[in-house]
Amino acid sequence: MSKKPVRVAVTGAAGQIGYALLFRIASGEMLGKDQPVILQLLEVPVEKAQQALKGVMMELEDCAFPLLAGMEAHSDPMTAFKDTDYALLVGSRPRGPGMERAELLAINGAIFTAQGQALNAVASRDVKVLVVGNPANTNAYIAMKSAPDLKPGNFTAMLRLDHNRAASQIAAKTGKAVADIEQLCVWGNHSPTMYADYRFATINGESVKDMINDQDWNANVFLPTFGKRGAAIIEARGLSSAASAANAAIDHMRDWALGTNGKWVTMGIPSQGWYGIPKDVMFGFPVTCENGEYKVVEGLEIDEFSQACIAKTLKELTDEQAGVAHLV
Ligand SMILES: NC(=O)c1ccc[n+]([C@@H]2O[C@H](COP(=O)([O-])OP(=O)(O)OC[C@H]3O[C@@H](n4cnc5c(N)ncnc54)[C@H](O)[C@@H]3O)[C@@H](O)[C@H]2O)c1
Ligand SMILES: O=C(O)C[C@H](O)C(=O)O
Repeated sequence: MSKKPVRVAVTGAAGQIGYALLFRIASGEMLGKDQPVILQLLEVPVEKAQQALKGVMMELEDCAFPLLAGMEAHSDPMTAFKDTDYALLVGSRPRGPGMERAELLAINGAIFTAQGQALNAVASRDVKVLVVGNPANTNAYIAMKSAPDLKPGNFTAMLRLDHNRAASQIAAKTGKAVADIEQLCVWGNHSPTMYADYRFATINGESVKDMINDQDWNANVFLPTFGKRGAAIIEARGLSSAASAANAAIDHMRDWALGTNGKWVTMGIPSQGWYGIPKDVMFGFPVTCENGEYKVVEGLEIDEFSQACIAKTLKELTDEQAGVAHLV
């Protein structure tokens, strides 16, 4: 018997990430090749954006995806999020060359108050929310705080692009296959302060740290290059990453919904005090997923270098959080 369709809301649906995301959701890459979906698409109530959204929907129609059980265009989050099971909050301004993501807070922060409130009012009580719009961690924090009737743990921020970027760099450095890397994680904020930690990582059972054995490369080449990858893409493309961001959003939601089979992935989630991170700070942690739930990998040893990196990214997040106190 075929499965009942689930409702997937996507904001910023006519934007560049939206264009790289929707076709993959509709083809079953996010929730499985046996899971029909109804897309509930939100764009700003502006003629040009709504027209563009209409065009994207025409293209979705032209794909004749067997799993696409329905599709709706919205200009109000109160209708877009009605009964939604999954919400991918992408819609917001991207940064341009020379900007830091935190600078977007003043422009984008308020979007997430309204959308958190709308999710609180009309979404499924089990809705799984992924915030992609930058600065993603603090926007997710705002949305979570604006939705007191929903489970805080169901609000997450995207660090998966960073996780994937770190994996690719390590694969290049070691000359091994990216698919063979296990137990990698990224701590903290989706910003240049985040800390990609390969101390526990293995490739075919061998320690990545031992394979690389070069703390100077870690501190002075790997981490800075990794931290500034988003800016490097903006510099090269003139636009912020889109296909790789959409790919990471698919990875994040797929793993959360369908499980990771014991593999570690990174998710930005509200802390429950793990590793000394204060409650509710939306922080990148290593997790595994099973039965639609994520579980933090606990008990990892945090050495002095890692502690300093984690403290730095935490400080940035708590500062951002303090800066949006008026929005939550
Ligand atoms: N977390 C990450 O790893 C990551 C990676 C890449 C991009 N991003 C962020 O994702 C966001 C979107 O990027 P993009 O390249 O798709 O931008 P874009 O400008 O191409 O598209 C954004 C779309 O959002 C719409 N929008 C704006 N406000 C909205 C609202 N309140 N409700 C609904 N829709 C709204 C706009 O009309 C536009 O169509 C940016 O903030 C960008 O910085 C995050
Ligand atoms: O860097 C940006 O502004 C876009 C995105 O967050 C990225 O990391 O590519």
